[in-house]
Amino acid sequence: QYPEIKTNLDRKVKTFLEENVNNWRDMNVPISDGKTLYDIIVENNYTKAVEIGTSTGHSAIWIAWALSKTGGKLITIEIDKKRWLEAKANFKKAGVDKFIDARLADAHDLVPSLPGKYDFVFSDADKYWYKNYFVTMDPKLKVGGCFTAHNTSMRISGIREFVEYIESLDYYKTSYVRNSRSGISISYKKAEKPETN
Ligand SMILES: C[S@@+](CC[C@H](N)C(=O)[O-])C[C@H]1O[C@@H](n2cnc3c(N)ncnc32)[C@H](O)[C@@H]1O
Repeated sequence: QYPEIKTNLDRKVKTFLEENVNNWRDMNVPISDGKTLYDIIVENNYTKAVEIGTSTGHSAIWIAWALSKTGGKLITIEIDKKRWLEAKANFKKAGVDKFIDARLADAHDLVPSLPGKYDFVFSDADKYWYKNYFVTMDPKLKVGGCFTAHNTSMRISGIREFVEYIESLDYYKTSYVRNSRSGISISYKKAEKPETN
């Protein structure tokens, strides 16, 4: 599941992830989903990433590991102070802290104020706000960029509206990760939003 180990940093991150494989208890993504995010970033050479919903930092470590390859940086947002502090400690231990700007904030307020542009987004916070996060990030996402969201297999209100919305957009190409239990949507931005009359 792990990427090929080529550098000291790779060794440090992998060791941290292996040592903590059974310690993720705060709604964190499984390893396979982390690796999916890693692959998308490295394959597309993305450098400006945003994560909504850090928790204790498992997915952010995978994203930051990928950004260590591309020369990029992640802004990740968490509302819960205890989780945010734990995530920051984990980033240091994993050796990826210099690739992460971890913000303690309500993403409802912070996401609209983020200055653009970005090329990768992972949405994994409050499900009922998913569509709003997408609508807010869309103008800040570069063409060729990618908006991913977790738990899209959950047929609950919020997720349902988000999924229906992204699938209705011709200027995005959306697919779903098959090997993910929770479901991850992957939406590539093909063009800017068309002007409406
Ligand atoms: C599913 S967990 C994220 C897991 C994380 N992505 C991982 O895989 O390690 C969702 C997190 O979003 C946070 N959250 C919920 N609503 C939020 C909001 N409005 N702003 C910022 N964070 C929020 C929760 O406190 C929780 O820690």
